[in-house]
Amino acid sequence: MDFKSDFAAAYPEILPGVISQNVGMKKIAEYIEKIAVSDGAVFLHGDTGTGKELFARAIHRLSGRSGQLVSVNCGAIPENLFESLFFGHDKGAFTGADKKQHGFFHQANQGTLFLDEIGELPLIHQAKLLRVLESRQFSRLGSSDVEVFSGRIVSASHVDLRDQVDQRQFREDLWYRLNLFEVVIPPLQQRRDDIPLLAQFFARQSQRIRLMPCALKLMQFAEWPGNIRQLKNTVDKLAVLADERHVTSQALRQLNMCDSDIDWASKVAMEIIDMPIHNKLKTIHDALIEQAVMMTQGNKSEAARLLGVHRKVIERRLAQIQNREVSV
Ligand SMILES: Nc1ncnc2c1ncn2[C@@H]1O[C@H](COP(=O)(O)OP(=O)(O)OP(=O)(O)O)[C@@H](O)[C@H]1O
Repeated sequence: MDFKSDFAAAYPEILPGVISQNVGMKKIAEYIEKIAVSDGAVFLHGDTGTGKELFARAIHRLSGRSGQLVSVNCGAIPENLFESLFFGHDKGAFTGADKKQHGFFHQANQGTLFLDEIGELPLIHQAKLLRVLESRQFSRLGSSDVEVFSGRIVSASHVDLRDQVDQRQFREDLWYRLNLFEVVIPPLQQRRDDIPLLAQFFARQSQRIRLMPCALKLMQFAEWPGNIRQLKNTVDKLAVLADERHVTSQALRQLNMCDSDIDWASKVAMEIIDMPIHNKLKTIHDALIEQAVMMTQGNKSEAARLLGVHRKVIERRLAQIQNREVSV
């Protein structure tokens, strides 16, 4: 096997540029592959740093559209510049318009217009956007020419737009236009199996450090409110600050790189002890085995490696679970 295929096997891309091994994420990727080729608007919902922009890029690449991807942060558009930025303007259209300028609709024609943080668009601009999406036509400021917009709209938000619609902060008619296809990208805490994979991927990119299994475990059970962006920043910082090439959990703690100052195993144990589960040890033992077997798609040796036990332990327990199910 050459380096390239080794790398691809170690860091599976479920969509162009999107690394994951999580079962739920793979389902989302399958859905995106189906909808990418359609013209329908896609709405991406996910917490900050979960990869919304990366998904938008992947959708554009898979769409096969000949035009470019134009990314717009709707929260950073000065109110008085909305029209000139989106529609463009002719020379002399307003004071300071010293030359003709095309706007986002023109630039994204034949391509994809990615509207990030769409929830931050004021109501007055939502109405203008809706008009273009309905008519598929617009004019530059100061011009009577009518241009056609045939681009694809992908929008994203970290807030739940349905709440904003209920509170009348977001137009319901625009919401229906934008979310023909809705994709919810889960936060890292709902796909903890991706944390070691992504951390190793970013470490590999840095070419300066290697994360030891104990460091990966600590990272896996830490909190990442900034999601993948925060995880990437942490690994990038480690690549600069770590004294040793091989980074251990101890080094991580010394550099205050993970939120927890208690051992990850104690943290998990504390959470479990608080739960109202009968026969906790056995329940968690079985759940760990079943989860590892599921994550490895039934590969018992790989599941055993993940759990750090002998393959026989897995086989024995699975047989007991099966017998129990048969006799019920
Ligand atoms: N699955 C992934 N594989 C590889 N890199 C990822 C993945 N998800 C996110 N990233 C990386 O994490 C960083 C944050 O991703 P991105 O900017 O797409 O998030 P976002 O949801 O758009 O964030 P925000 O809401 O703050 O704008 C980027 O550097 C991106 O390349």
